[in-house]
Formats: sequence, structure tokens, C-alpha cells
Amino acid sequence: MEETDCPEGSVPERIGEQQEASLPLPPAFLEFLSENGLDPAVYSMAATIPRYIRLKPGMESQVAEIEGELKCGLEKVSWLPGFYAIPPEIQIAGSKAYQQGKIYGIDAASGAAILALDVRPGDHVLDLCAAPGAKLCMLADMLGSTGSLTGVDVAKHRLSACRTMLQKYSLGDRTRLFVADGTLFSILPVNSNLQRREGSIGLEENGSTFSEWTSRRSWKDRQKAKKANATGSQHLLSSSEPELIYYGKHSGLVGLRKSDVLCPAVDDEACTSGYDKVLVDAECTHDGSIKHIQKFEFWGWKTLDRRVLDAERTDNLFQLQLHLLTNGFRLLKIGGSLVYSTCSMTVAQNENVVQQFLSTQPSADLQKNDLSDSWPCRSGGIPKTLRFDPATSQTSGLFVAKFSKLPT
Ligand SMILES: C[S@@+](CC[C@H](N)C(=O)[O-])C[C@H]1O[C@@H](n2cnc3c(N)ncnc32)[C@H](O)[C@@H]1O
Repeated sequence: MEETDCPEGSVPERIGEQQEASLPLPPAFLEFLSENGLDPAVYSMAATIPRYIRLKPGMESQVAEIEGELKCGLEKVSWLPGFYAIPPEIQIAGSKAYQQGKIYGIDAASGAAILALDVRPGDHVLDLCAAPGAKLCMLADMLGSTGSLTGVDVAKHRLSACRTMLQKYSLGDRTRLFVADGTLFSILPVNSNLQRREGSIGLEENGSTFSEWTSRRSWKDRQKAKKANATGSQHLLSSSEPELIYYGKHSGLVGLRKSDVLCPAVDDEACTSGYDKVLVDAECTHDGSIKHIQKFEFWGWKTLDRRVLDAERTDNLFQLQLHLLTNGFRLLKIGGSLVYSTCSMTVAQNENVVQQFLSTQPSADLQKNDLSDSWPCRSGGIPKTLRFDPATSQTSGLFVAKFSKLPT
């Protein structure tokens, strides 16, 4: 898994090395940076910021071997367990260590956001914007053989890539993946559905049950896909009904009635039966991911305009981010924790979203992250929020805010 967010085409192996001191950024992007008070100079630093990998737990003894395969040293990231920095020009995808699922490509700031969530054994974890899946895989790794993980994304093709990745890294055992709009998603962890089922005397025994996952699709699903293909809607969700595209052997679904598992939460049911931990790694303009922005030099700056800066899209982003955060929080248990993150450096997509959210959610308590004292980040514009600035953190840009849910 290489943490990348634009699977539109491959990038030449050595693009990182060829990076000039000043990247010819397109006028629309420069205007966007200026409007948001951001310094374009940061995009000249891509070649000086390391690439990061995370070793799968248990692989620490193989560092020397992996160094030999990658033909570079692995420098341990002192503040982030399991993470190593490698030179930015090193590509990991061709290595045996990558192909055998021993290493992931994931930025250190992303790793910090996951650590901030403080996943504990047995937790039920929801990742509301899961694709392409770097953070989902780290969450699955941290859960190990306990608890459950639910990944949601609105883009089916991207979530399908997550499924492939989970399978490659043997991390999907306790995971289920839903193609769904995260602003509306309403399915609780499996244990809660079980409790509801036990209490649902009088409900007719209708509907089928989940059997073990198979990649072979049922006739009904094949018809649905055919219809989606015909209308050209196979990539994005066409209805508000969540589509379960994967569940692991120990995700707790096997044997349960579909109607029980897939029924939406009612009222404030999530307060007692919701998720212990929720990650909202929201859709954003990705401007803090400077290696990602650099790749548009190869993909074409027009693609940057279309994918990142489309005016209508940026205007609506604030609402989307706020709704994702609000719904993620709704699905959180009392006492649970939620991390909101974006790889945008703008105030509009970070502090402004947090401020608006806090003004409408009296049970949301912004938390200080004690671990962050040793992280190369600074406080965001709102105390207790965190910002990783590429210029000083030597990571990708990331904003992180952590909330807990108080009883009302
Ligand atoms: C920043 S990316 C997430 C990266 C991911 N957490 C990772 O670590 O690989 C944002 C994701 O949000 C998804 N997204 C956009 N709108 C959404 C919505 N309404 N509901 C759920 N996901 C959405 C996009 O498809 C995209 O995959």
C-alpha cells in the first residue's frame, strides 16, 4: 500500500529527484493559496521531505533485510512506533517487502492521527472516509484480533481498492466495508445489532442471513451492478442505501440476519450502542499533501483544477466536512473518541469546521492529545487542535482535532 490519493495514472519513478526548487504552480492554485493565506514556497520542499513506511507488527527483526531490498537505510521515527523514514525518491512498490505485505507506505502525520484515536483492544471502530485505505489498514493492525472495524466511503471503486489492500495485508478479518454516504451512514457496530435482535421478539423471521464472505456476487447483486453500469453510476453511490462490499470472517456478521445488521440506528441509540472510536478523515482540497500536489506536474495541472479546485466543489466542501463530522459524532458512544483530520492547510476546512461543529454540539468535548508533546507539530488556531506543517514537521500537512462525547 502506497499512500496516494490520485490513482489516475502512474508517476515516473524518479519524479521526486527531478523536483526543481520552484514548481510551476498553475494560476488557479496560486490564487487558491493566496486566498487562504498559504505560502506556495512549501511546494518546493517535496524533495527534502522523507517518505515514510510502517512495518507490519512483528517485522522489526527484518529491518536489515528490508534495507537491502529497498537499497536504502530505514531511519526509525523516534516519535512514532513502527514508522521509518526513507529517502523521498525511493519507490517501495517493486520491493519484495511491499509485495509480501511487510511494509506500508503511510505518511508519519497520518500515523499520528491514528495514534491520537487511541484504539484499544475490543474497540468498535468506524472510519467514515476510508479510501484509499492507508489509515484503515493501520487501524486494523492496531485492533489485531479483537473488536471490529467498519470502513465507509462514497466512492465504490476506491473502496474496492481498500478491500484488495486489506486482503493483501491479511487485515480484513474483523472489517466490513460499506459504500455509503458518510453524512447519512447509520449502521451501528455488530454487537449492538445483536442486542437489538435479542430484544426484537415479535419481529417476523424474514430475510436471509449472512454466510461466509465470497467474492462471487449473487444474481441480485449482478443485476444491480448491470443496472448501475447501464446508467454510468458504478463509481458513485446512486442511492442512500449502504452497500456492503466486504466483511471478514470474524467481523461478526456470519449467521446474522441481514435485516438486523443493516437496519439504521434510531434516535440516540448510538449513545449507548455506537462506536467506541470514529475517524473522520474528511474529503478536502489535499493542498497539505505536497507530494500529492507535486504529482500533478506529471498528471497535468488541468487535473488539479478539476479534481481539487473546482469552484463548486470547494464551496460545498465546508458543508460536506461539517456533515461528515456531525454524523460521525452522532454514531459515537458516550465516552468514545472521534478524530477529525484533513490534509488541507486552510483554516476554512479545519478550524472553521471545528468551531461550527462545537457551536452546535454541547456534548462534544475538544481533547488535548498528550502524545503530541513529542510530535513535530504545533497548535492549530483553536487550542488543543494540531497542525503538522510540512516546512517544520518533515511530514505531509495534516490538521488533527480530537473530541470525546460527554453525556447530555
Ligand atoms: C482524504 S480521503 C480519505 C483518505 C483515507 N482515510 C486514507 O487514509 O487512505 C477522503 C475520502 O472521502 C471520500 N468521500 C467524499 N465524500 C464522502 C461522503 N459523503 N461520504 C463518505 N466518503 C466520502 C472520498 O471518496 C475519499 O476517498
